[in-house]
Amino acid sequence: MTTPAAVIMDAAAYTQAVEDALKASAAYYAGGTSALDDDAYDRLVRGIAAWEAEHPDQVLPDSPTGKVASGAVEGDVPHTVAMLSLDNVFLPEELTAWTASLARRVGHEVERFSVEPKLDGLAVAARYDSGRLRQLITRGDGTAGENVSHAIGTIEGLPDELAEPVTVEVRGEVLMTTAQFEHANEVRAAHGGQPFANPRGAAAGTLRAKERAYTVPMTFFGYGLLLPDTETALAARLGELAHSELMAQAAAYGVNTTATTAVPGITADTAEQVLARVQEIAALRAELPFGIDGIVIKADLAADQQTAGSGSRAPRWAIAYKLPAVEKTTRLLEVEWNVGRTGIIAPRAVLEPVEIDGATITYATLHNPADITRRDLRLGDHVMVHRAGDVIPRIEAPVAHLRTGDEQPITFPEACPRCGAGIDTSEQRWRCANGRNCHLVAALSYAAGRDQLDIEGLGHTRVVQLVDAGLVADLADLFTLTREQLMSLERMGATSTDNLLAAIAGAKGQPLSRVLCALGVRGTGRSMSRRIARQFATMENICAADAESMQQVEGIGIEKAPSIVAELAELVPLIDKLAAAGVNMTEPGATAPTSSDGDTGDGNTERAGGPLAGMTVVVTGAMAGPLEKLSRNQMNELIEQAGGRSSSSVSKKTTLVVAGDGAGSKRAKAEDLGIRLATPDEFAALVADYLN
Ligand SMILES: NC(=O)c1ccc[n+]([C@@H]2O[C@H](COP(=O)([O-])OP(=O)(O)OC[C@H]3O[C@@H](n4cnc5c(N)ncnc54)[C@H](O)[C@@H]3O)[C@@H](O)[C@H]2O)c1
Ligand SMILES: [Zn+2]
Repeated sequence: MTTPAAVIMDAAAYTQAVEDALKASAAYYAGGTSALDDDAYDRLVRGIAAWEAEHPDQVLPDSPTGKVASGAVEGDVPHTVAMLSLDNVFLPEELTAWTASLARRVGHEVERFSVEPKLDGLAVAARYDSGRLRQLITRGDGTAGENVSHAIGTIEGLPDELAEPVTVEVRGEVLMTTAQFEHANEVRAAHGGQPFANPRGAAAGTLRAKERAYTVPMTFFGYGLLLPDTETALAARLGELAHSELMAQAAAYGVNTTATTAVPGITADTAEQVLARVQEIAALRAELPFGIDGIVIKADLAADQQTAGSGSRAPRWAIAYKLPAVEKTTRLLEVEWNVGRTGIIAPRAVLEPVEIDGATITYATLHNPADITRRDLRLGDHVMVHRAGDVIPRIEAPVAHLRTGDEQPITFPEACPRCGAGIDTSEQRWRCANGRNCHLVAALSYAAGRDQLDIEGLGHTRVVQLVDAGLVADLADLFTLTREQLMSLERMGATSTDNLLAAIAGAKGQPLSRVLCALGVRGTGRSMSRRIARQFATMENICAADAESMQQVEGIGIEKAPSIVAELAELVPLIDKLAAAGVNMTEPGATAPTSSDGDTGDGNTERAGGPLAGMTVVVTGAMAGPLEKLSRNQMNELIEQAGGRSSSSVSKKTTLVVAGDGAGSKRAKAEDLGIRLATPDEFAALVADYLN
């Protein structure tokens, strides 16, 4: 996939784009603190190139196009041979076009290519003198680089001494592996520094930093070997060697190369073989312990390289096959805390949606609270998000240099977000004190709640006691609890035991809508449970309903219906157990759909009749008289049992508003619209048959 270009409309926009690119590039090469991610930068440069192609006479001298590394710090150590960049291709066709043009250039088909991963770090030249590492130089602008010899000794894979006392220059990439990057940010945070946004920036910043109070390791991979002094016999011999042979020689000297990785450099004889290897490396990318941003294809033989030659920016005998960006900058909006099966409480980042390699990313893993602290993440932070292959996206680090000061600390939960119990924070991964029972405790507490089975005396603490004692393993077990069992619990006297038993026995008579609600099926809250119960009248009918008949219920669409049906199917054993324990499974006042011939009808509610048939009723203000003790939920149940529809807002569709003391705007609106009003007492009289 080719990165689309930024669109530049006029000369002023062009000048601005060049300025922006240079600024980003300078920050990028200096210490990995660019305001743009690579994808955004590449888009900008492509836009600049497109505009320049249309206006060749107006190209600015400091334009980043055609240069090795515009904006990079100019060093003062000249390179023996220029350290160039690489040209890019993005598609298989572009690669075959390149091999064809290379064949024209060298006068015959190239018969041997080397294919290597394109390591995502920064290029350095390491000069060895009689086998000892003397000098380390950055790429700089390609002709001269910076002396970064202070970093000698901190780079794994770049030995202080070679296996042979040769005088050579090894070229390659310095990078941080994922583990080194995480370690570096930890050390940095411990020293009060801001985290690096990604491994590449961390390597760039670390390599150039001179007097740091701490050192953090990096890794080197060699991909070039040359001789500063071309007069020696060694020079003559190395000069004849193919790239692949030079790499074997570098490894023999003791330098780290890609040969030690899961994606070693190989040679290929044809463009097809090259492409096959490109696919292989791309497929392995997500699992590599270091970042790659493409695959480098080189003419392997020295003679072919010499004939092809080099341009001022890149060699003509090599090309980079770029892979899609796996990193983008976005914002951290929120952190959610989810409780897993075993009670592990895991944070998850909610992101401003960002597209990475064709997928829209809205969540990323955060592992554990210590991980958040260690990375110094804050709400509102710009964050570097990484996503490769099917691996769950992760936040690499905050982009600390983009902070505005408005970022907020991330608050950690003080109680289990699912069941409300305490949290065991003794390990890195936090865990609900109820552990594996968390879901059961949460499910039972919910089922016993006021709007479900309304079992008084069965609060959270008691539920935990019952679960811990192993007396209940599911909802149905509540209904077979014995007096002895309850008495055996701590702080359970005779009175509270009897009260609880009575409350449980009373709950058996709750209407179907509440029993259904107590099951906690996703998408079936209080009012939806009532609608389902009225539609089907019995639990048997509900469980027999397929997705299509489930959709007859108002508010259940094609998406929700199948998941409700599937969840209910899983609950059948529990439902049977509840029924066997004597729990009511019918909805008072509702009649089942007539037959099973497919005609589910639409008038179920009307058929049920009742004084409120066909009416939409809104309740507002304080209830009084016989209705005084009823919660809003109970009022709504009453309305529906009496054949009406309950609603919470007044509109033209409303037929009756029950307005008690303190009724405000809803009453006023009803009066405006000329809707019939009733006092709580008048309404109680209307539905007297349904009050118990
Ligand atoms: N975010 C920003 O603000 C910003 C600014 C400037 C540049 N950039 C990024 O930098 C890249 C362009 O920079 P570039 O010219 O430094 O280099 P490049 O990454 O496109 O290609 C050349 C480099 O590849 C490296 N390389 C890795 N493996 C290699 C191998 N096996 N053989 C040979 N070389 C290998 C070498 O360091 C070489 O210098 C773009 O991807 C761009 O997005 C980003
Ligand atoms: Zn819990």
